[in-house]
Amino acid sequence: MAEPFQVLVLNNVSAKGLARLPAERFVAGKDIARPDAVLVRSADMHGMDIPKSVLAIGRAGSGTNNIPVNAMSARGVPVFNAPGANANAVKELVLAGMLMAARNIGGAMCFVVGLDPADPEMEKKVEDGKKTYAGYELAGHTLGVIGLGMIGRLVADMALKMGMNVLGYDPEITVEAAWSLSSKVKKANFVTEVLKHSHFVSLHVPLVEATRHMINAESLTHMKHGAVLLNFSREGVVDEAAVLAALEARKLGSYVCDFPSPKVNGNPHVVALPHLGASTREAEENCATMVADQLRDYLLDGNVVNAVNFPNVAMPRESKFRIAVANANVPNMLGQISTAMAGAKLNIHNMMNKSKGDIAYTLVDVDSKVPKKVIEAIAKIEGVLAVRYLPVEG
Ligand SMILES: NC(=O)c1ccc[n+]([C@@H]2O[C@H](COP(=O)([O-])OP(=O)(O)OC[C@H]3O[C@@H](n4cnc5c(N)ncnc54)[C@H](O)[C@@H]3O)[C@@H](O)[C@H]2O)c1
Ligand SMILES: O=C(O)CC[C@@H](O)C(=O)O
Repeated sequence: MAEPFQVLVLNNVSAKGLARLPAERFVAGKDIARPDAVLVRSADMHGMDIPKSVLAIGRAGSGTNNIPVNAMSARGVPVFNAPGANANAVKELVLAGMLMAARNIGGAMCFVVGLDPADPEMEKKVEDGKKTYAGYELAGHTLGVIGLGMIGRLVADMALKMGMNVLGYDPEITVEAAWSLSSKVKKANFVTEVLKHSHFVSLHVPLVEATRHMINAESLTHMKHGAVLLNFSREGVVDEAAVLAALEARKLGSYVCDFPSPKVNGNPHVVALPHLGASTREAEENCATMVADQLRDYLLDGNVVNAVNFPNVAMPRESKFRIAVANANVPNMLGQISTAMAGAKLNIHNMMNKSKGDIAYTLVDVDSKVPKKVIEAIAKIEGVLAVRYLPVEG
């Protein structure tokens, strides 16, 4: 039996997910010296010295901005995530955030906590004090959703069900997302169009260079007076200094976010939660299960599903002898790889090759045992980033 794969777990990952890695083939834990794979939630891996032994990274969640994806691509290492697995959890917290802002729930709760239970005037103080916290209803108001991916589209749908009008913006919307979106969601062509017409604006984009500070001093000028900005995406998607200035000027009514920071904490118009969006039992189990399944299938069989930097390539085993190759997406790679196999008289039984951006990935099932020298020859081809031989034992 081959040595078990070593999986370094950087955050608390649901035990239900870890159980998807069978003990006879995997060892998973926090103290792994020479990991074959890393399982991570929000730990920042940018400063980490990721050992050369790492074959794959699994993000038990959606955003991968905490992982050096480009550096991993250059090493032929797929970075898996769990699309949609925590979307419902975030959607529900966005609803709570909108209600907290519209009904002044945070301030009202603090007011009640501050009352003296022994005070005979308490009931009167409650009735006198409550007018300070009177709010408004969501129904009839407009929610602008920026980013209509797994979370954004659930948020849009939920808002329609709450009787709100919804305006959506996503220049890169997938065909699948567009099909799943209600025709009642109005399409905006620019971010500013969303900002101008919405009482609530909810951000659901990944943090990439194009979205960094997409809400800034200029864009905030387009927002409706007293509007509510919700950020359950990432801190860097908004320019916090500009948001604070807009709150100070009372242009912006409230900022509801999942990212406390020295700048926003303590501001009376900010509701900051401790990155709680995906922290439900269900979402944690869904994310961990999905990504552990993907890691297992990659490590054992080379199959790739839901990697942010690799194409989906999954092939049922039709032979005991499989080769997996990740290479630069340039001409004549497949020709060179198959020549190396033909040189050892290997007969290709089944094969699948796909590309995504700069990376191509190939699975080849051959009819007989693969000599070590073939794998070494493939590894030496210029442009090959990683090659693995995956025989089924026994
Ligand atoms: N607070 C939390 O705990 C939590 C949980 C899950 C996800 N998130 C964050 O939310 C983000 C979105 O998650 P998701 O699962 O919906 O991801 P997703 O990939 O399904 O959706 C992202 C959407 O944003 C769109 N987009 C990209 N650039 C855009 C731009 N410039 N303008 C408008 N739209 C743009 C994409 O086309 C895509 O449809 C994640 O990347 C992560 O940062 C936070
Ligand atoms: O793991 C978490 O709790 C947060 C996950 C979230 O930020 C995500 O991008 O999926």
